[in-house]
Amino acid sequence: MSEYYILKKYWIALLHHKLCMTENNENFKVKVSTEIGRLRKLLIHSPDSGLGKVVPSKAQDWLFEDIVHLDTIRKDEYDYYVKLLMYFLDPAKIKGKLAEIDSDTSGRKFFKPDHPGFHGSLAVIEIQNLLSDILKDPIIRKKLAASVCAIEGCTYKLQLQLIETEPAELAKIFISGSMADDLMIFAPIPNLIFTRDVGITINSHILLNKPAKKARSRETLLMRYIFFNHPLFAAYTGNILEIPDAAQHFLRPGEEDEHRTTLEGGDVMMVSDNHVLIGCSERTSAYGANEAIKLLFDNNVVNKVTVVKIPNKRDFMHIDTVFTQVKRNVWTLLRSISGNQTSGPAEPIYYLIEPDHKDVTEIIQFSKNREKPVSFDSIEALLNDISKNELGSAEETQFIYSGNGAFPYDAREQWTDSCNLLAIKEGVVLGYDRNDKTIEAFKSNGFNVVHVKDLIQDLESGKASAEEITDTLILMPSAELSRARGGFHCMSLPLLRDEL
Ligand SMILES: NC(=O)NCCC[C@H](N)C(=O)O
Repeated sequence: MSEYYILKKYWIALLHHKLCMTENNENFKVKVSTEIGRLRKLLIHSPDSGLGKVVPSKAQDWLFEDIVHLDTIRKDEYDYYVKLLMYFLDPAKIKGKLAEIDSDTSGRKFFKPDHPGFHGSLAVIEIQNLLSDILKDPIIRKKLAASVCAIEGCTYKLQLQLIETEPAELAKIFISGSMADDLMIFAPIPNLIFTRDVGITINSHILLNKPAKKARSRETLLMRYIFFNHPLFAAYTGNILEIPDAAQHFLRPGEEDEHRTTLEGGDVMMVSDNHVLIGCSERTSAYGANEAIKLLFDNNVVNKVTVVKIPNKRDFMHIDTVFTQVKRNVWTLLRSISGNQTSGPAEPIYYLIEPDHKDVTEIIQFSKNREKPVSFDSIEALLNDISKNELGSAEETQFIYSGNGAFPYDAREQWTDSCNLLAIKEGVVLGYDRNDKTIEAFKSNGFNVVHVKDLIQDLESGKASAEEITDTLILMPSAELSRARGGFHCMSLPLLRDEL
């Protein structure tokens, strides 16, 4: 066959493939305008073999606090997250099948993205499969292999070998960093489980991140290709927002972090349909926030953006590590970053030394139609304003503090993500089972507390239902997951939530 015919055959097949996928996904909707409306669709990534390759000498560079035990993090921890999400978002996949899914003979196939028995939910969507889908297109495979090899410094021969690799296998390699025979060809990207950080849905737009840490740059590249090329997002390609580097950035001498334009998803919160919070933190620079605000205003995505500047520390890498929303009038947060200087008499030292500017929380609100920004004295004041004036709460705003607001439990439990909760519906949140004092604080604020293992049994038996459950903190096993330094807010990229 002549080259012309081979090429023609290939294009027809490709077009057909694209059309089939697009037709199936015509009704796929992307819309998030709240942090707490009933969750309907999200992107996740289950711990892949790359997590089992983190070595102690690299753990810090790869942004893990420790090495993790792969089997435990999967079977005893993350799988419960997937099961719980299924009961709430895609019950037909799990209800009545739990015993089979959990049986020893099933070999966890329900949870393995590359297994024919994988759940394949279009509500609880696994990133690895989206990646494998787009890699079926030979042009994308070629481009992405070249890009990955460029950022990872691979040889040209390896690049050619990757291009020839079967798509599902290649997706695994791009994520885990290792070939099928276990040979490591580049570093893993163990932080891909924290899908929140790679992109954020803001109304019907998707804001892509610009990571501060090199360890997270391959994640960004893969997500960029997925959002721009996967047929699921075909109707939204015009709504993808990318943060450019400011021209001055290239001209500045040195490599100071504060002049970089960086933004990670954990620093972005969609609190009401017209209002986004952006954190300035260890990961999101003031320049990153500046570019994001311009994009959001210029594209008429929202009219209001509040920048919450928190201390630049590893402990508080994103704003969602220090506060998240539970109900329209309930928030959980770390008291020490509140910024509130008026809650009690300040000690003399407060007047004797200048506070270190980097340790001060500042809150600055920008409105599209207002020339000058306004500021808030404390995080509580801002959150109260959102609860009352934007979400229409008639009740008093409640703040549930990490560690019940008591030193040293506040800091200890914030470190293990007491403030990083994921609302699966208003008032029903997922958090780690290890944060005892915070759990007590939830109880004393009128919340039920239930362990995920018990809840799953009740959801399966019909004793509990996703529709009826209210005001509940669901405790998730956390011994291994918390070593990766993120909670369930970080482990979720919501694509669709009901409006409040
Ligand atoms: N939104 C979040 O706070 N994500 C947690 C990211 C944890 C990850 N090990 C990191 O350091 O980037």
